Amino acid sequence: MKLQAKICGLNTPEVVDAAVRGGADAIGFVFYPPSPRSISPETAASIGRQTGRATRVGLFVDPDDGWLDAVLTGAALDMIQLHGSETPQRAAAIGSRTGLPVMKAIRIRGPEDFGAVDAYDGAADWLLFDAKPPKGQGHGLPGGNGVAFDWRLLAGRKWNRPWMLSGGLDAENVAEAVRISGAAWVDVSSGVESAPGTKDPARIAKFLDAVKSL
Ligand SMILES: O=C(O)c1ccccc1N[C@@H]1O[C@H](COP(=O)(O)O)[C@@H](O)[C@H]1O
Repeated sequence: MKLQAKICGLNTPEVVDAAVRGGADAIGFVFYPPSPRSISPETAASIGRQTGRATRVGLFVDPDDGWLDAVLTGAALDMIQLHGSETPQRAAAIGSRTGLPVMKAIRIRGPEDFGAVDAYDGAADWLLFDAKPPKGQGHGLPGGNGVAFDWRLLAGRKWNRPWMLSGGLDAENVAEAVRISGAAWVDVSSGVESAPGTKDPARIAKFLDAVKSL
């Protein structure tokens, strides 16, 4: 199967258009107010009408039911991404409540961080491997920090659920990241920005060209 790409943190009609034109397979909307990429359900409803065949993914960090309901009442989503400290039980409960597939992000720094994965490989529908930023790096967010981990840690590992690779990807390193990790899906945010929260249509196009050439 061809490599698939999710572009996360889209927040204006122009950058959604760039992602759709470039052939993005999934588009992420951030519903986490501390993030510079966070948008309201109203904005997501509006720009979510331009996404074509791309899967619309809503990114949440330890959401309560009230916030999930508020977002889903306002905006149409196809998948939920959980990027906080949600337990396997909470991830499964969110899947039942929303009726949507759930992707659980697991933050990796070393081999010991894979110990938690099996518990989610069933409670969630998808897994997402992101970097746990080394201390002193990153913006204090639980993701979207533009920090990579050692992709060799993923090589040869198998799970029941499909999975995505994220963390510090960009047009220059995505081929190497996929070659080493064996990822079939990649997810990017910072690597297609000119500043945190400001997506760059040219960088989106370049990233998607790199992905689609593999
Ligand atoms: O993008 C954000 O602002 C964000 C906030 C909170 C949790 C996760 C977030 N983004 C996700 O982080 C990874 C890695 O992003 P990057 O390419 O290293 O910037 C990615 O899965 C985003 O969906």
